[in-house]
Amino acid sequence: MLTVRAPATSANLGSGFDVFGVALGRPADVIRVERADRTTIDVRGVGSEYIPEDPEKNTVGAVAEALDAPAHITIDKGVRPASGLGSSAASAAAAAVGLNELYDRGLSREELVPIAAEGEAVVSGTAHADNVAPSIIGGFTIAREDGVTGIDAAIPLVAVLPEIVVSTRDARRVVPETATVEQLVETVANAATLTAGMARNDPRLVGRGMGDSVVTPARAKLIDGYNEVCTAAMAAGAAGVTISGAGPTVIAACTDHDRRRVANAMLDAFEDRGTDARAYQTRVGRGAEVFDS
Ligand SMILES: Nc1ncnc2c1ncn2[C@@H]1O[C@H](COP(=O)(O)OP(=O)(O)O)[C@@H](O)[C@H]1O
Ligand SMILES: N[C@@H](CCOP(=O)(O)O)C(=O)O
Repeated sequence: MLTVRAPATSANLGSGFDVFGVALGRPADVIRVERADRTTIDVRGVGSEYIPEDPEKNTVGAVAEALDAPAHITIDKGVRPASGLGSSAASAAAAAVGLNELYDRGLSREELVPIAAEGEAVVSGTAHADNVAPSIIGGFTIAREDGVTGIDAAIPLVAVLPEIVVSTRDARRVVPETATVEQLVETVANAATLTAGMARNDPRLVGRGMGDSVVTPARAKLIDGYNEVCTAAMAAGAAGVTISGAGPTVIAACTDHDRRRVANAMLDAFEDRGTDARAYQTRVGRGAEVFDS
């Protein structure tokens, strides 16, 4: 039997829709995998009542199928589902890493990314890899159809999860189908700035590169109080702020010095709208870790 911890992730980071992602220091899912003749799944922990145990509907079932690695899989959810923190991806990433080892499949972490992305297709309709890549590899990742590039970084972050549910599938339906050339130019400038910021471990550059005038404004309408929370975060010293994944989590990049103040300002802004929320004061962190059990 093996135990695997796979972290929550924040995808997109504004300018990198369906491409950029970061592993977060916390929260995380922990799964246990044990060889079996057929795959069975037990789910417990945060939001487990909303997560199917049917292998055809759970992301880990799709991963077990793709690796031809039937197992009894116990999922202890630390990442709330429909959070914008890569909840479904954390389980899929943990399963890919754990089952690869349990069955000695010998695949590299990079090779496991498209396999874990099959799990994402089960829940959101597309096999987007921007959450599973950082959850497996760690750090900041750039996920392309032809592979993943990773950069080690340790940027301080605040992720604030309000008591609102946004399903990734629904939030993908509001993504605009077209963009202007001006928006394209701005997106390239922001994405390049953010990537340089990750390479230099510079929160100010990362924050500047989080701007996005295409996907984020369309999705902001699904998060009551989004604009007020962003304004509060910036006033408290954040370098940049955007929607985490498909939402409703709002994520800010900042310095270590400003992190607590930014978190409190964002929580207060949600509270002013009558919305309970919790803040994770964290940073870009490690990928999935395996423990013998
Ligand atoms: N192992 C899993 N962990 C979390 N959610 C899962 C899992 N397997 C299937 N789901 C389903 O995926 C949906 C949540 O995924 P998604 O909307 O992408 O949220 P998130 O942004 O947190 O990843 C829920 O409908 C949930 O039932
Ligand atoms: N690129 C995807 C990321 C979804 O992330 P999640 O954490 O909300 O599952 C998208 O923006 O649709």
